Amino acid sequence: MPAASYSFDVVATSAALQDAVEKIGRGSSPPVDEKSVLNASEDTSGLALHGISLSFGGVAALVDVDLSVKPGEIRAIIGPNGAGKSSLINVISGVYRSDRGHVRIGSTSYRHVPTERLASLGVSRTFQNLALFKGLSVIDNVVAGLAHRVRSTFAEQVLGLARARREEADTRERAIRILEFLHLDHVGDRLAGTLPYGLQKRVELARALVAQPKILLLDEPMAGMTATEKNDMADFIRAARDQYQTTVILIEHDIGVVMQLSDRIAVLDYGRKIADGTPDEIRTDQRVIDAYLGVAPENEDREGI
Ligand SMILES: Nc1ncnc2c1ncn2[C@@H]1O[C@H](COP(=O)(O)OP(=O)(O)OP(=O)(O)O)[C@@H](O)[C@H]1O
Repeated sequence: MPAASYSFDVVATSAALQDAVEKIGRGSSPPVDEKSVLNASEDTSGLALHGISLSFGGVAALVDVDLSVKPGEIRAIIGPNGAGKSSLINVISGVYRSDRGHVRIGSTSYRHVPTERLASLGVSRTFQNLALFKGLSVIDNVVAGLAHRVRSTFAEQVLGLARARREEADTRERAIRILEFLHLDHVGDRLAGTLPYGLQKRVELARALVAQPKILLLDEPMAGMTATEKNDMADFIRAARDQYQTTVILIEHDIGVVMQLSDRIAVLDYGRKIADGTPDEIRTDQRVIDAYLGVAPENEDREGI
């Protein structure tokens, strides 16, 4: 198991990986807009959303959503298609700028979370559709998850100078340990794009986890998986939380898995949070049952989950 005291540095080892590093970005701390320090009385751990609203033209994707996430908690966000789940993750990760409200990460509150600084804020994420570099090896994909830690210059890397060599060795070792942790070590040298889908999803988890984030955002980590793969993934997510004390926020459509995996569940419907509680509370909540059964207002048809 990886030790908890890594320092994270990376050196690009191939032209393709260099390209990957450029795509992911190096977090050079651009200007942060509307950053504010919280009142001393406010909780400064975990993550919280306050009054988040977001619309696209006339479509209200999120309406006045509050959410608190405790450190080390596995927090699921569920709801029917179009309920606003991905929008919420995208607001937390700075992909979308909310119209109103703010996001608190640790002790700092943002009107718009600075995407470029996500890694340094200790936030990693995976995407609904696989976002791997399919032409890179599995291990290079995982190494790319540490791109923001690069210290050596490109010249140092090309010339193979001592600092660059140390960084490369250090980074590879961390990636190998994460691969072992997620039982992916046997495919480390394979091209990511050649792996079965379920394993590719796990590689994405490895890339997000290698930086040992404080907050891990998982957008449908089990989509398209078989029942066995889902159970495996649930076990790995739980193990990652236990091993690294990571706070996990996930969107998942498989309610059975969500009920078993989550500490608390928030339910969205038409952009509004309609319920929030433990799996047992959510299971018996009439508004949730109605939303899942497709009891839509104004005779609107909608696909259930
Ligand atoms: N970039 C966008 N441009 C326009 N409308 C958008 C955009 N992103 C989301 N929406 C709209 O916002 C609403 C919420 O979408 P969102 O993808 O957040 O829901 P979801 O709960 O994640 O759905 P699903 O389970 O189908 O992925 C939908 O009506 C959707 O069409």
